[in-house]
Amino acid sequence: MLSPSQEEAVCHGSGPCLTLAGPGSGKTYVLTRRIQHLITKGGVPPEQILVITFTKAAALEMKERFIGLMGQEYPVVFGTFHSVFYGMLRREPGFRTYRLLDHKSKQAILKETAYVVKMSCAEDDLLHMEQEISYIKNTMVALAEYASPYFPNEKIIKLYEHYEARKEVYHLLDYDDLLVKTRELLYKDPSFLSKWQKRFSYLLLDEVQDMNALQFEIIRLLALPDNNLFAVGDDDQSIYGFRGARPDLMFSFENYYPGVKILQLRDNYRCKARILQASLALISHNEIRFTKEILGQKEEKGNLEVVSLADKKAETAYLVQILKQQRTGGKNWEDMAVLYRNHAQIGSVIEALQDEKIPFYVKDAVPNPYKHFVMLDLIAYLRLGSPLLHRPDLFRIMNRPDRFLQRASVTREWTTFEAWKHFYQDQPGMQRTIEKLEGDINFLRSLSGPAAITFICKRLGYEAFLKKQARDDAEYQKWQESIGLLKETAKNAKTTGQIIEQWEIERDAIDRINQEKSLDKEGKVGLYTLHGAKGLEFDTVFILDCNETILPSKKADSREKIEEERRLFYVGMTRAKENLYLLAIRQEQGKKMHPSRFLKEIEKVQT
Ligand SMILES: Nc1ncnc2c1ncn2[C@@H]1O[C@H](COP(=O)(O)OP(=O)(O)OP(=O)(O)O)[C@@H](O)[C@H]1O
Repeated sequence: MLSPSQEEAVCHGSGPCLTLAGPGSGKTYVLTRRIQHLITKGGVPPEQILVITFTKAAALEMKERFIGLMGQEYPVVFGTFHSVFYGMLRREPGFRTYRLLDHKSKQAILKETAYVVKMSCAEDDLLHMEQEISYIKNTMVALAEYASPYFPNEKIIKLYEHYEARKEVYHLLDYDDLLVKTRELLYKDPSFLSKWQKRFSYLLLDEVQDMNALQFEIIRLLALPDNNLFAVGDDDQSIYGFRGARPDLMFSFENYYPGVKILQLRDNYRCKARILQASLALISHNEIRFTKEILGQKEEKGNLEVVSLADKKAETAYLVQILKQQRTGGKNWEDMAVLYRNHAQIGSVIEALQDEKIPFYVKDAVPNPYKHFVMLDLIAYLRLGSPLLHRPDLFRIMNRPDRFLQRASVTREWTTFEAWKHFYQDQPGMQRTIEKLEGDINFLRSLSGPAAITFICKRLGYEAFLKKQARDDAEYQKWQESIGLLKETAKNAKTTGQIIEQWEIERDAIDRINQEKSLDKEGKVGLYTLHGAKGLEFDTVFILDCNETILPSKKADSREKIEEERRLFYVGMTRAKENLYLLAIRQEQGKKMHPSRFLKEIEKVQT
């Protein structure tokens, strides 16, 4: 049954309304019932109702809950900003010839552009370029005022301009362009504006705390002239600051809409008492927030455990033990979830779950560490042990470290050292370079396991090459982890061929997990990043590695960023209904690990 404040939100008439509410207070619940109310009591034609969520999964979930409530489908539009605006643009003749870039093609264009403006295209650089271009678009910051955290400003601006021009030539749009172009068109074309204003007479917006400036501007235009805008959000759950989310926009609603109705939902229906108290104790340490009263509706205490474990191995063993205990105690696998800060943390968990035959579901694709460029370079060296040399392997390693060899010198797909030397018949210096490599590769062939990898790194100068390429020590250390992982994988290999076999097994295992990721999550333990767990709830939740440098992340180097990390932790904690396990480790790869400051902040509630 709706609480009185939920009832007020659901039955709000026309005009703008902002509902502020804590976790588990029924925001999603209210949204679906408001749609029902608009159709059945307000007489609003369903096709005129637009519901915007932040992820495809949330849109689907909301639609399913709504159909469940109504017992049949209605033509209400549920979608993300991107999908809704893409639908609007596609109907415009000027945009029919444009194609939407998928991630791979976008990276290819970025690489081409980076080459033109003479910027490095290492994997991490490309990632930062993508993030920065997206940030510029979504925040609408003027290029001249943009300060890049990773690149010289003039470089990133040049890259941005070339990238945009190149896309225009090929008639391509990236995801952010869907918003940029929609905004442009709404301003430029009055008939486009009025067509969509009439089409969507009621706008409902979920998770408004994660909206950025560009999204808000488009929504304000679309909502005119009646401003039937109903938004729900929680500033404490704002976790997309790095993408330009502006939780403060929620609180400027009154400036844009004087007299807007502002409602609060105070009751938490999800978490048992100790879990809720600890979550509230945690979030009270944030200074940039609106204080709000949150009242638990569940009287049972629930179970909150903070567990310190020796290392990752002990953490994984503990996790498996509790999962099994809970299952024996009557929980279904899908009632439990394992949350983590980043994918690198779950390799050992995945292995253990596979070994123990515990079914699991991974929401996001796991980056495959066995396809990291360092790993691929090392494997390419190892493959040269065969009599015939394969061109892609040679291309990978010929100038890592720099040997001043030209790509054109490898004239065939499969070649030999002899044929390669022949290309340089008039250049004895280059012939000697190839001879030296040949000698080294022959010696490499006689080595086994980790020794072969050490040989490539030390004797062939690959490590020195990495050191020169790395932007800083942290990046070099990260690349070193890849070398460490391959050595670990190779530890029982007797020949270079066996190292390659072992590497293929590990690489394919992660690829398989990624292929399965879209499958049904019924009957499976959920593995989610903390970002990916937003909006979900489970009986039992584990948060892995509650340690300094992970949670909060080592990248959080300002008070604002620490506050965002704390909000992320808060989102994670408040996913739990009955049992919450916060696991911390004491050491990793011989390095001492300190418990997260967030654990200290909830200490009083635990005891
Ligand atoms: N009035 C109510 N009475 C009983 N249960 C309720 C009520 N309102 C919501 N709930 C239940 O509380 C839980 C949380 O609701 P919901 O998922 O809608 O919260 P939310 O505010 O969207 O949460 P979050 O922001 O943390 O994702 C759900 O299981 C929902 O069914």
